[in-house]
Amino acid sequence: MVILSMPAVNEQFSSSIIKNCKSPSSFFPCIPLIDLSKPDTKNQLVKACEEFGFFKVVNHGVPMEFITKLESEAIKFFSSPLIQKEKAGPPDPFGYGSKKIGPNGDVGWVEYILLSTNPDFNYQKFASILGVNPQDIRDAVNDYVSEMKKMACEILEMLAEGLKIHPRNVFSKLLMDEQSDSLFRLNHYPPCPPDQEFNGRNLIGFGEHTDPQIISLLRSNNTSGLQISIVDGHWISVPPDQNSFFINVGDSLQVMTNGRFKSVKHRFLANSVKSRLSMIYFGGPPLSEKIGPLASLLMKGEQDSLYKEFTWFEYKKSAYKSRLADNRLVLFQKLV
Ligand SMILES: C=C1C[C@]23C[C@@]1(O)CC[C@H]2[C@@]12CC[C@H](O)[C@@](C)(C(=O)O1)[C@H]2[C@@H]3C(=O)O
Ligand SMILES: O=C(O)CCC(=O)C(=O)O
Ligand SMILES: [Fe+2]
Repeated sequence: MVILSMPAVNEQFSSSIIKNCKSPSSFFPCIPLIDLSKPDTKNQLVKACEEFGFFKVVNHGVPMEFITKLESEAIKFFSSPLIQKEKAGPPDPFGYGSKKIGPNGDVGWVEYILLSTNPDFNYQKFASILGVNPQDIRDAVNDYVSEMKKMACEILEMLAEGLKIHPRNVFSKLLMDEQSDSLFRLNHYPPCPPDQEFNGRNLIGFGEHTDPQIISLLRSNNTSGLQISIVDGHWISVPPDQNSFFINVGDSLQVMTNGRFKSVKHRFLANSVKSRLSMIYFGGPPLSEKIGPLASLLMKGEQDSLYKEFTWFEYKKSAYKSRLADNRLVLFQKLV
């Protein structure tokens, strides 16, 4: 296996956002926290998407039983023999993958299942390896994904209101569309060999990248290692919290808001002690959807637009030709 390592993260920040942050702990500076049970969080949400492109959500209302059911099905799956798991691979793009991420040579200390959330997506491929009753994991994924879609739409509608855009479903309708090209991913990071972690260097579980879609909703067990970068070269560790969700803005939402919201760079560093299981819903538009800055967010019309218009199909095609760490949006930026 190819082992990648990175210098230990030294959390020294130069950004004014981070310096001004009144965090009790300088090691975990100020990840914005949103309480979804509070009536009016739209302005906080907008601020979090502008400054970080990332926030933590509590009081989300997702039934714990859906989370634990899926978690236990996923653990069952990842605990099965490799030869059995490999029957569900390779991910082309859907299925089981191990160590290889995407089609262009990226690797990480991770195994995963990548699924489409499209209702007609064929789970047949996995059925043979999903144990005595493949229906169990399928049902668990479906229940969980419908909760994620609901939460993602709720957040996107509050964001539209916070931005004073009409109608309020301008973003959420893309996820609600029957043809929405949304994905679901289960990532399992086994503890890495201890000799790969020594000397203050960490093994890359999932290398730095931005998510191409509109919005991503992540839930993990209590294993640390997730980091975000809002200033190039500086990483903020995100303390894990199995009872909360971590939300990030994707490239498409950055474009639709003409750069007002930031598609946040993130990565996961593995450790030798504890395995991590993460579940991520990536809310994406239909393939034919035109993505471009919303007219109501442009001051002087077209000339303000930072991006060329593209369809989600075009963006995806280009993304799948890129390496994980590439800036996929530069190809779609207008020259100034
Ligand atoms: C290296 C790659 C993996 C990825 C497709 C890509 O060519 C570039 C984007 C990657 C990413 C990041 C977010 C999601 O995990 C993902 C499923 C996605 O939509 O874009 C992955 C892709 C993947 O693992 O196939
Ligand atoms: O597994 C994680 O914690 C992060 C993975 C991720 O960012 C992704 O799958 O896009
Ligand atoms: Fe990601």
